[in-house]
Amino acid sequence: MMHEHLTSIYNELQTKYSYQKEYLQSVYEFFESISEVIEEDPRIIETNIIRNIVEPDRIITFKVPWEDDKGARHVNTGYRVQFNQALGPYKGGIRFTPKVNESILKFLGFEQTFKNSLTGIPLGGAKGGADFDPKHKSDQEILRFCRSYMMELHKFLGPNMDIPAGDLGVSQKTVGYMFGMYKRLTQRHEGVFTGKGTKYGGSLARTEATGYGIIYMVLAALKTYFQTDLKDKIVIISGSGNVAIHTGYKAQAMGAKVVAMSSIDGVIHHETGIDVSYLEYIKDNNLSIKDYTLRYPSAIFAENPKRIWEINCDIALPCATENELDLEEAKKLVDNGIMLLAEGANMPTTLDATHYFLDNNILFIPGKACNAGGVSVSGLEMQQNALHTYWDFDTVDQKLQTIMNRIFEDMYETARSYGDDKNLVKGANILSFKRVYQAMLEQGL
Ligand SMILES: NC(=O)C1=CN([C@@H]2O[C@H](COP(=O)(O)OP(=O)(O)OC[C@H]3O[C@@H](n4cnc5c(N)ncnc54)[C@H](OP(=O)(O)O)[C@@H]3O)[C@@H](O)[C@H]2O)C=CC1
Ligand SMILES: O=C(O)CCC(=O)C(=O)O
Repeated sequence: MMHEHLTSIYNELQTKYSYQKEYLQSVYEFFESISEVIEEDPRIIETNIIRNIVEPDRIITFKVPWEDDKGARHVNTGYRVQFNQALGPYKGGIRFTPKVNESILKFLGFEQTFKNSLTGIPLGGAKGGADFDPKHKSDQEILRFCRSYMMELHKFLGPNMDIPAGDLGVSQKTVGYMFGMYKRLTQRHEGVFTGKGTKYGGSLARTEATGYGIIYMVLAALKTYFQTDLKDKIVIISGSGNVAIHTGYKAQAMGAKVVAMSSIDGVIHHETGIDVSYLEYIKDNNLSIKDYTLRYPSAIFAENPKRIWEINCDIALPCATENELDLEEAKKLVDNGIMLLAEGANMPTTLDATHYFLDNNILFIPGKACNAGGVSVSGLEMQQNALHTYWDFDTVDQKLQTIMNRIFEDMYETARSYGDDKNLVKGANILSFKRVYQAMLEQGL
């Protein structure tokens, strides 16, 4: 049962932001976990700190005019949601997709605040983006868009203020365009973006970090709960972007058989094992995932990406986008005997699907812990930039493994200490909530 203090705050948010579906969903999921903490500390109600925590510090909105290759003028909406600064400077990715709106960026900024606190690196939480679709745009169009976006956003960034990175639709190349414009506008080369190219300040292993981190955490969970590893496990991974591709590579390196991956265009089911490098080639060359079957005729293509959840597997890794896996699909996965689901994307599982997994005793690793490897290596990139140095790939990878194992241990111990050692959603939410609210109270925020 949700604590009445939380219910009352949630009702207020629901009235005020009734149209912000994703934001309300992320707050509700969080509130479901933290009722017990409220009874432990009278300051929580006295200071009304939770009402404070669910509201972003500020939302910056601006227009982004740009010109396409034919000279036609367009205007998109740009955003940066600076959510919470209690633990460090604002930190979080930038997303370019037509679906971007305030609700999506508020949910992502909220998640990011708690995710970043789990890393143990002093980072606040933020998220930004624009309702711009980089697909089928030329390089020059993307460059012009990034310049216009930065024209406004640069005023609000700084290595000790707000440090963006990439996210959906924003690759290392796009980060480079934004960072380049930041330098032209400010005359400063400083660690103000992460996920930069490695020739001009980017960290080795940042590209791989989110995917590798997911697998490090899955390995820690398999060891703790099932005394096993990934060898010969059947794995499905939704998406075929940055996160999915590197999750796929690492899963295979650890002995798993990845039998399906997807994109907006559909699903590839390849029973003998997906050729991840070929999928990466398809992505890099803007081809359709369907083309995979031209090289591998024994693979099956299905047009609806949701068909991936019908495929038999031991482990499911949703690594594409929010709410991509709903209750009906959760039922199929459970009926097919899944043992573990780990969220690679941010909130890929709907609330009722998450409940279904937990109620059916399926080990469920929440995204804010599982995909924290990306922002962790972003934190390591900031450290390298501040020291004006580079670390080699293995050094960064080793630090990433240490961070992911520590996040898992802390989350597991928290869940255990609250009497529910299999509920990692509760473990992650309680642990991260405590870190953020206590820091806010100590600073009088
Ligand atoms: N990049 C990072 O470091 C981090 C990313 N994340 C999260 O991980 C997720 C993926 O991000 P990232 O890999 O960087 O993004 P990318 O843009 O690199 O890739 C996204 C992939 O998801 C696919 N996709 C999008 N919507 C759907 C859908 N409805 N069904 C199936 N596939 C879909 C895209 O297909 P198509 O190619 O057809 O568009 C693409 O293959 C996001 O939720 C992001 O917020 C979380 C932590 C860090
Ligand atoms: O590396 C970062 O700053 C943020 C990565 C990100 O957007 C995320 O964790 O969802």
